[in-house]
Amino acid sequence: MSAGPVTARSPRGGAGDRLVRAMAEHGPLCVGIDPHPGLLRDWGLADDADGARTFGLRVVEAAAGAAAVVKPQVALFERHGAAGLAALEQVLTAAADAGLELIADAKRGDIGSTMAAYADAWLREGSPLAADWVTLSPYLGFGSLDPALNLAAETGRGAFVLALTSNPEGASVQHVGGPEASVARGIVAAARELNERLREPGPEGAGGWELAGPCGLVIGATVGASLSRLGIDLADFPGPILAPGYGAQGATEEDLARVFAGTDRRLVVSSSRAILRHGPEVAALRREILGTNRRLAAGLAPS
Ligand SMILES: O=c1ccn([C@@H]2O[C@H](COP(=O)(O)O)[C@@H](O)[C@H]2O)c(=O)[nH]1
Repeated sequence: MSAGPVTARSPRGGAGDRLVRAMAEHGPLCVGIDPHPGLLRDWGLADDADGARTFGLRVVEAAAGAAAVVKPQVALFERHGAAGLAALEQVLTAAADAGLELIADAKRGDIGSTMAAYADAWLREGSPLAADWVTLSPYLGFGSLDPALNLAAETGRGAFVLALTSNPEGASVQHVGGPEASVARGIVAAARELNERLREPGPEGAGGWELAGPCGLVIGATVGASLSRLGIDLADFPGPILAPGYGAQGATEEDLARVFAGTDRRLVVSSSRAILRHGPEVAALRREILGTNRRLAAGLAPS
């Protein structure tokens, strides 16, 4: 397991570059795989691990070739215990086989030694739960994430670090410090510094990136004017930005265009329930995914 400051390099190339290229081909939508109890019921599925597996596999089938990215919400598989995690493994494998970029929304964060074990689970080559990206919580200190960020860089994977989340309660922690020195601003600065450090290939020519670094940010599409109030400029952030909050949480294409102006091809727009309520038919889900990608492309096009 990797430890210490992030220096590792992967011969596999950069996760950020792969993600940006996949979105250039298919659009910015990241389809959430959130098997909520109510959705399972609406889809005629049991609220158990089998139901979550069938649900996840249908979303993968609908997204294959229609979207660049899927994001399984780990908690909604975890709630079914060991069988739920086995279901998640099958969904992850199916998504990888379908050529989809995969973000495991696990929001892990702990002291460094435990963080190394989380990294091993979500980012190690050959791990049953390995994804292309994992979401991480930096609220034990950005440096506590080093084992995961190191393993990501070593294996050509990436991490999205929570900076300004889409829920209203997030501000009570993330805005602390005010316009000059907010917690969120510190996280954005640390992620920026890491991506800059990893920009050039290592001494043996491995690693490096061109379009986006491997350390992304989670910034809610619902944050309104918070970015400018906190002096955070994402236009030149050198990594991908995962934006939840579009759709079911109320953010619109206009909000996305306003909040994320200048982020261009690095913006990953996450939507779960607003897409998933169109199930259970794969064809209907696919139509909604394609339609959402079209609306996003039109709404985010530079004017
Ligand atoms: O700040 C955050 C971080 C993560 N999420 C997750 O994204 C989806 C959103 O689901 P919707 O149905 O599109 O609202 C969900 O898995 C959250 O856990 C977030 O919403 N906000």
